[in-house]
Amino acid sequence: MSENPEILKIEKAFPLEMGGELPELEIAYHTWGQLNEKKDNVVWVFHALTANSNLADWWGDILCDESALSPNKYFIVCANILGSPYGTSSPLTINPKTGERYYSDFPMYTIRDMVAAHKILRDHLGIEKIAIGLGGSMGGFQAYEWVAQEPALFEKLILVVTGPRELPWRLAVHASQRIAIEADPTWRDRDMRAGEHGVAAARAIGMLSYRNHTIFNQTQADSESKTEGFRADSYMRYQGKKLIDRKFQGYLLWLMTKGMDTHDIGRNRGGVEAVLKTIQAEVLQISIDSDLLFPADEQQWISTHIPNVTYREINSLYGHDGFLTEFGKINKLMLEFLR
Ligand SMILES: CC(=O)SCCNC(=O)CCNC(=O)[C@H](O)C(C)(C)COP(=O)(O)OP(=O)(O)OC[C@H]1O[C@@H](n2cnc3c(N)ncnc32)[C@H](O)[C@@H]1OP(=O)(O)O
Ligand SMILES: N[C@@H](CCO)C(=O)O
Repeated sequence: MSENPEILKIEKAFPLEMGGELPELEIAYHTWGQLNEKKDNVVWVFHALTANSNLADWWGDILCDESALSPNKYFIVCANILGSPYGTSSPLTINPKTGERYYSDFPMYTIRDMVAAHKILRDHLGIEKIAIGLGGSMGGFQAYEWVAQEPALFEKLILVVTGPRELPWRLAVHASQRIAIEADPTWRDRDMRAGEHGVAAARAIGMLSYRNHTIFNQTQADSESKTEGFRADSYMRYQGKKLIDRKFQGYLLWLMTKGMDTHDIGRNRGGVEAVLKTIQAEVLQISIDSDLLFPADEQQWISTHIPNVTYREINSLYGHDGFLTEFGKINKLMLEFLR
């Protein structure tokens, strides 16, 4: 990370939806811009699976003057998610009860627990209303969950290739990733590199759902006929190495996929459709034509259940990862939406 996050430390027990508890909670976060007097210029950005609270690392253009959400105008908040290795409490955090890292003692958490942590940060920052919530992929899960709990909190929501609940295809991707991690006998070991072979395989499985045929033809084609040493092979292996180097330890990634599986804003609330209808925010919903993980037909179905929604589709060769690589196109839609 290029710039250290602020750390909010809550020295009391943080109860978790599935019955566990953390004796204390740390929340890593970044802010940009100034909260105005009326406190009506808050933008809350929710990051996805492997990003962090520093937008400059993964959506840097959002901080530019040309951005629809420039910090010249808005007070931007981004918090690292619970369970991630980038500063918020996770399996890599020191357990105050033992003086050692939690590792596989870290309890099961859900998207609802991530939102509970966001609410603590919201209160700490003195925020009452959020002008714009923005999230792609798992970032959008947090936005959907928060608006399900507080339908009037956001004035506007920008939801990019995401959804109100997990569906069988994504559950299958996560299950496959866990099968890969569990096949590494070290995955629950108490050290930083536990399960690294499993993590490498799990990242490769993930990449198959984040990208597609077209982008691999474009970026990973070999310039000559070969029998081994294919570019696509070394690319997939390198992606696994990168994730391991970013401290995505075996148990940590395994648990993160479990947390994502629980995402369902309709659970114990009368179902997804009923909850979507309660959203009071004006919503911009963006889909990507080549996304295999959150396909456009699912995105269209969701939009038919949100009362005040603008549905837009962008074109990208990148598939699901287009939400990270196509900021220019997303920014254009955001500018139109906010005009
Ligand atoms: C501190 C942080 O890292 S914060 C996290 C920031 N990232 C995120 O939030 C999301 C995770 N990142 C991603 O999903 C991707 O990086 C994206 C979508 C943002 C960008 O995708 P891409 O432009 O395809 O870049 P991607 O990282 O997948 O691959 C490029 C890397 O693969 C390498 N590479 C490309 N082809 C090959 C190949 N055939 N063999 C081996 N390596 C290859 C490149 O040299 C480059 O290496 P580098 O990252 O060390 O510079
Ligand atoms: N490339 C994304 C995929 C999940 O949205 C990530 O690594 O976070």
